[in-house]
Amino acid sequence: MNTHRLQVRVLDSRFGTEWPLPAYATAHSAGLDLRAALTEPLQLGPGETALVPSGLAIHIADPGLCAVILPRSGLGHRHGIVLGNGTGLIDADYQGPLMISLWNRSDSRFAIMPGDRVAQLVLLPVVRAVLQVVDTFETSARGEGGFGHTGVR
Ligand SMILES: O=c1ccn([C@H]2C[C@H](O)[C@@H](COP(=O)(O)OP(=O)(O)OP(=O)(O)O)O2)c(=O)[nH]1
Repeated sequence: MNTHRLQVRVLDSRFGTEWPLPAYATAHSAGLDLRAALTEPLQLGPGETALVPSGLAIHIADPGLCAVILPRSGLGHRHGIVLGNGTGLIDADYQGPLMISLWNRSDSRFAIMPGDRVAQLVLLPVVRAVLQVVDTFETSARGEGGFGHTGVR
């Protein structure tokens, strides 16, 4: 199996002491759990967003890779805590702290405690588009249908 490995710098000394290091939860988990490296609880009111440090810094460097920050399913589905930017995209040339934008899309207040696992980081391969200006574009048999073109059922 060809598994890429990427060094992630751990900036916050509470990792490895107060909190476990961010980890892959199961043998085949694609996402590394990200913790809220807060110094005090964060009360996130309905509709509020906050930029939360992960306590990690990243420099992917390899242009063939990027990373995305995704919500945790349970937190998003049960408590409405998702990402303020939908998905966080980490470019290979970014070098700095990994920040997590948290959004409370629910109608109740939610407390994020220091060290809570609030999101996950997934590394992905990058394929870049090459643009070509053309006069015509032949559509396939499927045609240009999209956005619900084939119906619901
Ligand atoms: O959830 C996120 C999203 C991005 N970043 C970092 C890494 C990324 O490479 C950089 C810039 O992100 P992006 O390009 O999405 O930001 P932008 O607002 O589109 O542009 P700018 O580069 O001007 O900040 O910020 C994070 O730490 N967390």
